Amino acid sequence: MQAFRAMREIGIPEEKTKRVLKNLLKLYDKNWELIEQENYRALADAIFDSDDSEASYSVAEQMKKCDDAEAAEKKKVEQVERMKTIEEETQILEEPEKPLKRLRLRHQDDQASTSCINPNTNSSGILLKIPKSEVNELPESQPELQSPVEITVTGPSLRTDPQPVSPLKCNRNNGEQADLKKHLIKPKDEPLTDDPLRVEVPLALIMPESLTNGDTSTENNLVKEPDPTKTINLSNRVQETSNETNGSTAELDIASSSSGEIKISLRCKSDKENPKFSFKTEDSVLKTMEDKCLKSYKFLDPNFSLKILMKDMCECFLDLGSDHSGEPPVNTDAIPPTDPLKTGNDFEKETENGFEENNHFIPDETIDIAKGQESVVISLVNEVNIECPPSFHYIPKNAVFQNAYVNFSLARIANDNFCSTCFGNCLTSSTPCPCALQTGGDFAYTNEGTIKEDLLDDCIQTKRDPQKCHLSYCKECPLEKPKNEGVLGTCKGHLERSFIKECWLKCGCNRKCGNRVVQCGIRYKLQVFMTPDGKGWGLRALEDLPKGAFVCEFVGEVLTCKELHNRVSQSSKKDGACPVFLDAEWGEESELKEDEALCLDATSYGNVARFINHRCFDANLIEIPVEVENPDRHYYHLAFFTTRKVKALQELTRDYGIDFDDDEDPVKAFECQCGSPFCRDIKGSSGSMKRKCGQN
Ligand SMILES: C[S@@+](CC[C@H](N)C(=O)[O-])C[C@H]1O[C@@H](n2cnc3c(N)ncnc32)[C@H](O)[C@@H]1O
Repeated sequence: MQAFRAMREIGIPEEKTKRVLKNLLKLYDKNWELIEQENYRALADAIFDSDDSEASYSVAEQMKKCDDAEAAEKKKVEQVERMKTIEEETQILEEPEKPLKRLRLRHQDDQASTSCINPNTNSSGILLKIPKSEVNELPESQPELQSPVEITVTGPSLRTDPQPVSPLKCNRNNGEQADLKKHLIKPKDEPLTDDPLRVEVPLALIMPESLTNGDTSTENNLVKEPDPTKTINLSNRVQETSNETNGSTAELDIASSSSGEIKISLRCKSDKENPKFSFKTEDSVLKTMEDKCLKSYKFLDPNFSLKILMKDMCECFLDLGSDHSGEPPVNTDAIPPTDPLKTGNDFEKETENGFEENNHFIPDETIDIAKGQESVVISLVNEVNIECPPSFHYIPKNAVFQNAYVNFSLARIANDNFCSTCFGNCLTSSTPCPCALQTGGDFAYTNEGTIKEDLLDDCIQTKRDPQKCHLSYCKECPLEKPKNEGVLGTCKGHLERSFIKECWLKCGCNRKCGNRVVQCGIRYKLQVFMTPDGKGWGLRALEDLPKGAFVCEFVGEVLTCKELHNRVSQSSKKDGACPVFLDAEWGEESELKEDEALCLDATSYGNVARFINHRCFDANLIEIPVEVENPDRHYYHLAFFTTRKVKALQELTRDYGIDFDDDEDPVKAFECQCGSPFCRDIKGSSGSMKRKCGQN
C-alpha cells in the first residue's frame, strides 16, 4: 500500500503502479527492500521506463519483421523522434511528473559524455535498462584479468568521404545534447568495402600513457582540451567503476585514420597477480558479456549482441567524424607510432629473444588481405608508421599472364607418375607408391605435414653452399639473352634442386592424403606487418612453427623471361615484389623454348609470399620446387618451408639469392638490411656494420 501511496504522490495512477510492481517483484525476486529504497525510486524508474521500453520494444519487434528498405527508413524516423524526446527530457530541468527519471538520465549523461558513448544504448539505438543496484556489478567480470587484453572492433572505412575523420570530441559543456543525440541515432549505412588494400592510411594509433594518467577530468565535469597531436582517448564508465572496486582498469580507446577507418579497442588489466589466469577467445568473452547483459541488466532483446553494440559505437564515431562543423580534425600524421599493447621496439625484442608463450598477441582479424581466399585469415598491421600496404590483387594460385606454356592436361601425366591403385592416405601404405619415387622412394612429408628432416637439410645445404653442390649451366640462358639484346651471355649457373612430387587428380588417394600439402594451401595464421628496421612490409606467423612446416607458396603471374624483361624495362618502379625464376631444370634442357623459360612475378597479382623479405644465408624459410600438376618441370610450384623452428611473431625471411655485386642481377638489388651476420651486401647498412666490426 505504501508503494501505491508513494507513486500516487508523484502522480502515477494505481493501475500503472500495479502492473509494473508485479513485474518488478519478479525481477527483484520479491526483494521489497530493494524496491523500497529511496522512497520507491526503483519502482518509479521502472514505471517511467516501461513507457519507453514498450515503445522501444515495438520498434525492435517491428524491425525484426521488416527487411525491406521502407521499414528500415521508418525505424530511423522513429529513432530520431525518440531521440528528440530524450533530448527534450534532458533539457527540461523541472518536470513534475518524471522527477526520478530525469535524475537518472542526467546521471547517464555524466557517464556517456565522458566516453561519448551511451552505454545504455543497444544496437538499434534503443535505451537499455540497467537497474541501479546492479551497475556496480560490472567490474566483477574483470578482476582476474591480469595482463592487457584487447578486444577491438574496426569500423567500416569511408570510401565516399575522403575527408579526414575528426576525433570524437567529448565536451560536457558544449554541445552535450547534440552529442548525445548523435550517439543514439543509428547513422546511415556507410558504403562498405572488403578491400583492405585500398585502405589509404592505416589506423592511427593510440597513446596509452594518456589513458592511464587519470586525466579524464570527470570529477569536476570538465574535459581537458584535447591535444590535437594525439588520438582521442576515452575512458568510459567501466574504467571508473572498475578502478573503484578492484584495482583493475578497463580502457576504451578510439582511433581513426584519415581514410575514415576507425578502431575501437577495450583494454582490461588488473594489478592482481593471478598465475592461473588464462586467455579465453574473444567469442567466449563476448558471449559471457551478452549473457550478463541479458541476465543482470535485463536487456529486452534476447538477440542482443555486444559486437553489434560495439560496431554501433564505430558508426557513432564515423557519424560524428563526418560532421565537420565543430572541432578541427586531429592531425593523424603527427601521431607517433604506438600500439596499445606493444611498441615496434617491443616487437624487435620479442623477435630477438623469442616470444614468451603466455604473451599472446591479438591481431586485428577484421583485415584479411587474402579476402577470404585462403583457409586462414591473413591479417595486416602497421605499428611502425602510417605507410599503406602496396596495391595488388591477391590471388591464391598462380595465373598465366599471356605467353607462358603451362599445360595441365591429364594425358601428359604418364602411368608411372601417379598412384592409381592407392586409396586413403598414401603415407600409411606399407610400400611407397610411384609418387614417392621422386624423393628416393620415401615420401617427402611426415604424418604431421612437415617436410622430412633429411630432405630438408639436403635442400638447405644445396641452397647455402651452391659451389659444392651441382650447378647446371644452360647453353642459351634465358636470363642472359634479353640482357644482351640477343647476344648470348654466359650462364651463371642454376641450382639443381630436389623436387617434391605430390599426389594429384589421377591418384587414387583422397584429398586428405598426407602427400598433398602444398596444394592444400596455407594453414598457419600469417600476418603482414610493417618491419621496424626499414625493410618495408614483412611477413610473420602468429603461431609457433615447427621445423619443416609449409608456410606458403610463391604465387604470382606466370611470365616468360622475355615478358618479365619487357615488363621490368618499361616499369618506372625500381623494385617490385622481386620475381622468382622457375629455373630448376634449365641447365638440363638441350633447348629451352622461349615459352618454357618461366618466372613468377607477384608485383600486381600475388599472394602473401610477396611480402617475404630477404635475409642473406641463414633465412628461416627455404623454397623447394613442388610438382603437382605438371610433369615437365618447366612449370612447378615454389613452396616455402621453415628451415628451423620459428617462434610466433618472428619475421619470416628467405634468401633471394641476390648477387649484390652484380648490378645486372635480375632481382633488383637494394641496400640489404637483413641483419644476418653472413650478409653478402657489404655496401648495405648491415654490411657496413660488419666491416666496422671487422667481420667478413
Ligand atoms: C618481395 S618485396 C618484400 C616486401 C616488401 N618489403 C614490401 O614492403 O612490399 C622485396 C622488397 O623488399 C625490400 N627488402 C626485402 N628484403 C630486404 C632487406 N633484407 N633489406 C632491405 N630491404 C629489403 C626491398 O625493397 C625489396 O625490393
